[in-house]
Amino acid sequence: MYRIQTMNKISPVGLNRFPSELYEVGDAVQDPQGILVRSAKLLDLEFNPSLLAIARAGVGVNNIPLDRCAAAGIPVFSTPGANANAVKELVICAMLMGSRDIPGAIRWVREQAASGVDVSTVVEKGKSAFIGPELYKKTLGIIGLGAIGSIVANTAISLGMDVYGYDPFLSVDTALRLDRHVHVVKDINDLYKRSDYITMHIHYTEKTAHMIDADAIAAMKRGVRVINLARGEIVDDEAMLTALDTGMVAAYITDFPNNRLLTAPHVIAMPHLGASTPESEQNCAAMAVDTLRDYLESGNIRSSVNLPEMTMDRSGVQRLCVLHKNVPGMLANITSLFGRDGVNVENLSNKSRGDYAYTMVDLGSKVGDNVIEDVRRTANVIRVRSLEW
Ligand SMILES: NC(=O)c1ccc[n+]([C@@H]2O[C@H](COP(=O)([O-])OP(=O)(O)OC[C@H]3O[C@@H](n4cnc5c(N)ncnc54)[C@H](O)[C@@H]3O)[C@@H](O)[C@H]2O)c1
Ligand SMILES: O=C(O)[C@H](O)COP(=O)(O)O
Repeated sequence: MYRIQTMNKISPVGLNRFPSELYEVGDAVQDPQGILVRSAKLLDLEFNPSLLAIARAGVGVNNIPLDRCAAAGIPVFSTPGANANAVKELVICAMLMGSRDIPGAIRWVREQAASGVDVSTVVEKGKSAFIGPELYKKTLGIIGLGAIGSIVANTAISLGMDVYGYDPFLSVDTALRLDRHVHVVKDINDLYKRSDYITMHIHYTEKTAHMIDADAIAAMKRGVRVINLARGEIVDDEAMLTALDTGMVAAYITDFPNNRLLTAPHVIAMPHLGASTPESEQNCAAMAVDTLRDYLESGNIRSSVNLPEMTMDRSGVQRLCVLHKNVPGMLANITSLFGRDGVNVENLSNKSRGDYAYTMVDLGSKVGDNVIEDVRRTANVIRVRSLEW
């Protein structure tokens, strides 16, 4: 039985993909081999020795200690693209809310009724306070043209917006998916100076922390509306509050509220709702469970954010999965141990990513436990697993 601990509420559509005869799943499971998580913070998690993998049902992985996991031979999986449509729809909503202060307008109507006024008698006079621009023919700047940014771009084009995108690491696949009317710029300042709306769709890392700071805001068009459904830490809150105060930024619509931000009137804050649709939760859960199972049962690494990707069809009778440091000679060191035992290698794959590498070896006959122990003791080997079929 594999033990899987859930650290957040995970859609049953995903959880039902664990066969009950093979998996024990729940939030109280002890010493898990697999962890399923959404945004729960695992940065200080002490790994129990049996922990083999962590699957993030979602895409932001700043809540997981990726380097520490890699060093311990624990792949971390995410679910690329699985919640992109949910976020895209909320970005469109955010632009509309920020343009016409829809939350303020709704609040005002309720306040009238609550104060005893007959609402129907005041709406026509009161509505002028909520006039705001249309999206049509306005310019949208998108920072990050990945799974979310690219579909926000295409949707904004279909709404009649002029779209500028910035992504220094744009993949060929994404570039091909982009509407040909999207202007991809090499200098982010080209986007800043033109955009009436700016939305960011990048991961939060050391490099993107406070990317939207006072200098970035100073390069923007006065009255810009900024949308942040990526991560709060990408924006320097103090710089944003100053810009809201001076009118440099007309509205800041964020999925990452804090009490300081909520002191400003032109902040529209949501409780991290980007991926909170049944469709997205189901997609993410299903993908996370599938990748976790594939690793636990077959050793395949798919959608990993910290270790090399590798899948291999099953062959032979036994598979050794060896996570090791990315240093010369490892393959020879490992395979020589099988030859010594007279075991034939049916298939083999080796890939590296940064400081780490992964070798999967399918064997024609079973090797003795002493050989597996020798592999485990080989210098620079981090973790060895043996799977049999
Ligand atoms: N609010 C929510 O509920 C919610 C939901 C999903 C994702 N997110 C956030 O959105 C982020 C992006 O998700 P995604 O699925 O689009 O990821 P993705 O990996 O598909 O896209 C990220 C893109 O950012 C680009 N990029 C990296 N550094 C950049 C930089 N300095 N400037 C411009 N572009 C840069 C990458 O090349 C990539 O194309 C996630 O990391 C997460 O933090 C939030
Ligand atoms: O990074 C993500 O995938 C989103 O922020 C969604 O997070 P959640 O799964 O906690 O809603």
